[in-house]
Amino acid sequence: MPVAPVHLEDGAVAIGGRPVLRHVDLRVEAGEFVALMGANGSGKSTLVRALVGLRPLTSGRLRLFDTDLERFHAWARVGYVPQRGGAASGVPASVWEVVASGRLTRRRLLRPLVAADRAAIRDALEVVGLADRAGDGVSQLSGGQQQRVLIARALAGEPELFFLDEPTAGVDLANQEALAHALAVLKSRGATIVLVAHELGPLADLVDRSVVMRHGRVAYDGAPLGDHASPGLLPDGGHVHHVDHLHRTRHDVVPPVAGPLDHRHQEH
Ligand SMILES: Nc1ncnc2c1ncn2[C@@H]1O[C@H](COP(=O)(O)OP(=O)(O)OP(=O)(O)O)[C@@H](O)[C@H]1O
Repeated sequence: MPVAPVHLEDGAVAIGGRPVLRHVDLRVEAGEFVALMGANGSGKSTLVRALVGLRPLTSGRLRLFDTDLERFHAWARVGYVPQRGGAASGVPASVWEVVASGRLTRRRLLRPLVAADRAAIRDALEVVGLADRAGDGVSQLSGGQQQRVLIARALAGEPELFFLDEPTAGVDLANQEALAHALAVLKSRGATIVLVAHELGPLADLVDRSVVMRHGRVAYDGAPLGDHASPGLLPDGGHVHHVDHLHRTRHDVVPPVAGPLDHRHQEH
């Protein structure tokens, strides 16, 4: 079987003694675009933090690129854009500087930028459509544009595996479309993408597979789910767990189409 960029088996996380994730199995294949969905507090961000090694597992086994987390050091292969918390605001850096900082994982300490670094930074800015804003201060940009800067920073490291936590939250449609374009470019380059989203909007077309979290467990793992499909439907071919627990709330989703997923996995 080809190497899976992400393979979590029976993962559990407890925070302050309270179980937040339980019995989570998630295998993401190379080149897949997975949408991680679910209501507020269902555990999406905690799962992503666990997958990038920022939140320790209380039990279970996590492998990245076939290497157990404790022995995994190839972090340059992994990009992570955390949930936006206004981190960019008030930072007196220029757009170019922020994006260049994302190149650090690829450079040896204190070595000057070489042409390849500069090309990667320029490329990342172009992919997110901000090449013309390189010299501007980050704080001069709108929230959605700042989000794109953070994505460009991760892109500059040329990650093979990319985690984005709610990049579309509170972002206007034009910025969502720019983001969809950036991720389409990344996907066409063969990257594996795990994206947390309440609503997919323009990103929906990119999604190969949806995983829905509920109360710290995987409630659904299968064919892509749309934002606005009618309730009560679930694809026949998806790997469905605890379907009867899927309550439809504002953030929950149902699929527009039914269809088996297995053929998709075999393509990889
Ligand atoms: N640092 C923390 N300290 C205490 N509890 C936490 C912490 N981080 C997460 N939790 C709890 O873990 C549960 C899952 O939170 P998490 O942020 O992973 O959910 P989420 O699905 O990403 O939600 P949201 O969509 O609101 O970001 C919640 O009950 C949350 O209160």
